[in-house]
Amino acid sequence: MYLFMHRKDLRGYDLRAFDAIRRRGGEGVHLFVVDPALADHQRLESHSGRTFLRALARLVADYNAADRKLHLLYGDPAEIVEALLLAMPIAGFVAQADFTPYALRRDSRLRAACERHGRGYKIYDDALLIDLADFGQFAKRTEPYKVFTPFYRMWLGYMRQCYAPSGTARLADLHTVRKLDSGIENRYRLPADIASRLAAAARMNAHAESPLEQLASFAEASVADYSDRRDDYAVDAGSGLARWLNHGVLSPRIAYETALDRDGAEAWIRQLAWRDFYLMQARQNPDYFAYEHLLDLSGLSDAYFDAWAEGRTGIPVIDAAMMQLRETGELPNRLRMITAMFLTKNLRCPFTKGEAYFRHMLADYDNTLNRGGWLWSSSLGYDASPYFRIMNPVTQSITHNPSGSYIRRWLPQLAHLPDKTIHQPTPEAIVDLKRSRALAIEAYRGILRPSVGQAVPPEE
Ligand SMILES: Cc1cc2nc3c(=O)[nH]c(=O)nc-3n(C[C@H](O)[C@H](O)[C@H](O)COP(=O)(O)OP(=O)(O)OC[C@H]3O[C@@H](n4cnc5c(N)ncnc54)[C@H](O)[C@@H]3O)c2cc1C
Repeated sequence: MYLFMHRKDLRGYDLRAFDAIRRRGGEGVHLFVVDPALADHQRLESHSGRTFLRALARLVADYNAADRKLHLLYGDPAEIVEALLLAMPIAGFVAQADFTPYALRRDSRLRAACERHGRGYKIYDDALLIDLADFGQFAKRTEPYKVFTPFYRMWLGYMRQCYAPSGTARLADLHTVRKLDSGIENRYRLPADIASRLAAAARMNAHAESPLEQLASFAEASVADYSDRRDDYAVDAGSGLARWLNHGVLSPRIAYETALDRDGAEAWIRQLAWRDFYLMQARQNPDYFAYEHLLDLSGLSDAYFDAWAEGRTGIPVIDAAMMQLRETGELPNRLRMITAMFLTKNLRCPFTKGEAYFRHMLADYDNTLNRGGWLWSSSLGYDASPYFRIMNPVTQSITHNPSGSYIRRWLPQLAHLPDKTIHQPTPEAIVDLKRSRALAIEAYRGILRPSVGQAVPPEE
């Protein structure tokens, strides 16, 4: 008997582990642990928490549809796994890789429990489209790529020659154990409020397109225009699939395979390569989750953070974006870049404050990709935006939404303004864009000097 634990792979198809289990045969306990350290009350109330519950409800539905059993427990994963190892004849533990600092600590405890009891411990990594070890050999490199463009060139070559297609094992091919040790079931039972939230999430799913249907509609109707329309944030021409990819409800391989032969799909597939680029960094750049400890950010301040978060900066596109984010949990990529750069640069706030805020607010929150976006915006990490190239939110607004329709929608109090003036800072603006830009360049030059050899700013 094996123990299979779902984590960021909340689906019942295309998992390398399922292919391996089917080859080997035998029955297994399939488990998802709701970890209170990750799913506290506040998180479950948030946009990102609701997405998590919907993703989990989809997984439960997949198991039910295949007439297979998924056990849902609540508690500390390492403690639960150890209890199961002691109570049941489990030969080995199988799960999906995860590389955030919390996940690494959790997994070292899980591995230690398996070792203590002489059981196997096997981890698969289905999150990326490339197999990192194989990719390293293909590229003849021992060091990870630090710049996206050469990474992407190599990535395209690898995908053409070495891509391993999606797997074929389905839940129905596996044999799941129906009954757990009853003591364990009682001790780690899902609290009633989480069970009822999960039931509500299942009802929401029942009225929505499934992620696979959403992918099919996007590939059919929108992927061809993606390149031209991606930055038109008033429309948001994105696929909206990030939330399902991040929880593993949607397999990235199926996403890639569905888009591959479509006209004009290159631009969208390039975004999947960006995703791989950040996931690679989380695995291979030891500083990825530690820049705030390696650099001196003490000259920055969170004095303006609340005004930013509450949409009270007086810079219309920023305030409109923060309203959209708060109300819906949605924010198109360009607006994430503009708002993140404004917070970290013009308002000189440590990126960690914005990163933490997005954690609760984004419906598609993912710890690795969110960090990637914040590192990029604050000029930290591999291939970040150069510290002296600071987006001007007014110029961005004029360029990407000249009519100002986006601002009118989210800030109705400005709706009466003509197209020409609607983008401009209001008289109450909390910073002067030009002066704050100059101060940000000074501040980040100082922060980055010891570690990053970026060139000096060009003459204005
Ligand atoms: C400050 C900041 C924070 C971000 N936080 C998150 C986050 O928490 N979760 C998240 O999934 N993405 C994050 N992103 C990346 C990007 O904004 C979202 O992936 C994208 O907007 C999701 O919309 P979509 O599903 O319509 O993607 P599409 O535009 O349809 O793109 C397809 C897929 O490619 C990937 N992708 C797209 N853009 C990027 C990118 N810039 N970097 C890496 N992968 C990308 C995503 O998996 C996405 O689903 C962040 C970006 C910034 C600048």
